[in-house]
Amino acid sequence: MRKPIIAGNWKMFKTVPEALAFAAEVKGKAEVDGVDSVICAPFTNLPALVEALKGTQVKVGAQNLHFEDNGAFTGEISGLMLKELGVEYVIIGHSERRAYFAETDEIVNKKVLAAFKHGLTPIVCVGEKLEEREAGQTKDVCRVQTLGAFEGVSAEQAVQVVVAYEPIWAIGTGKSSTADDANEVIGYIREQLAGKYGAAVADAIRIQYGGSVKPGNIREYMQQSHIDGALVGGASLEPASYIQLVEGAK
Ligand SMILES: O=C[C@H](O)COP(=O)(O)O
Repeated sequence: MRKPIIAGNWKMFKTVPEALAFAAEVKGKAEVDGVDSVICAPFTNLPALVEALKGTQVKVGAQNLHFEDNGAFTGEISGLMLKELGVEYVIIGHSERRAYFAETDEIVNKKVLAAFKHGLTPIVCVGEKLEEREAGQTKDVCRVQTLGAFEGVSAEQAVQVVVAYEPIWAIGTGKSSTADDANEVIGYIREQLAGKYGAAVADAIRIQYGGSVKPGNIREYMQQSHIDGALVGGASLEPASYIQLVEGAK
């Protein structure tokens, strides 16, 4: 039985006081037994959020890391630095990073390995663009991105990875993939992982759906056989909405 996981991706939103106000609101509320709850915040918020959420079931994640531990990489943050702060999760390969910061499957893979090196749980994003969906390439794109990300990842590590299937055309657009469609693609991703690691490992890997998930549609996704939670952008920014998402994942 896979434990559902709701991860909020705040993207480039919230100052430190705003993050702290959010933490105060969700404490004791976005904490549902049997559901993992994670807030992936901008780097500047991480120390304050780790402190504010200490002892709660709401964990803190980053939205990116560099694959090296240190070096002349102006503006970058390493897994070593995140771990030092008490961060537990890190989003890797979000489509916005692939599109605006030229992240390739190879870079995504190096980042996944770097996350493991520092004991961080990677949330690995895969998903197709609208034109790829229209050209019937959804599964091919997801297969290549998924297997690329898991290159050199052991079976023991693989079961800890969280995969987030996010069709790019559904992100922030209000156009969500139907639950059936998302389940079919996620089932296919699981099949690819089964081909690499065997069914028992693939069955243990949590795969989220992401793309215009809200309190009003979370239950629909959670009812699907392969969907184990959601990576949520816009609807994770308001405490009340985030709390409902975590409750809806039960
Ligand atoms: O990481 C989250 C996704 O990009 C989804 O964003 P959204 O929920 O605003 O569509």
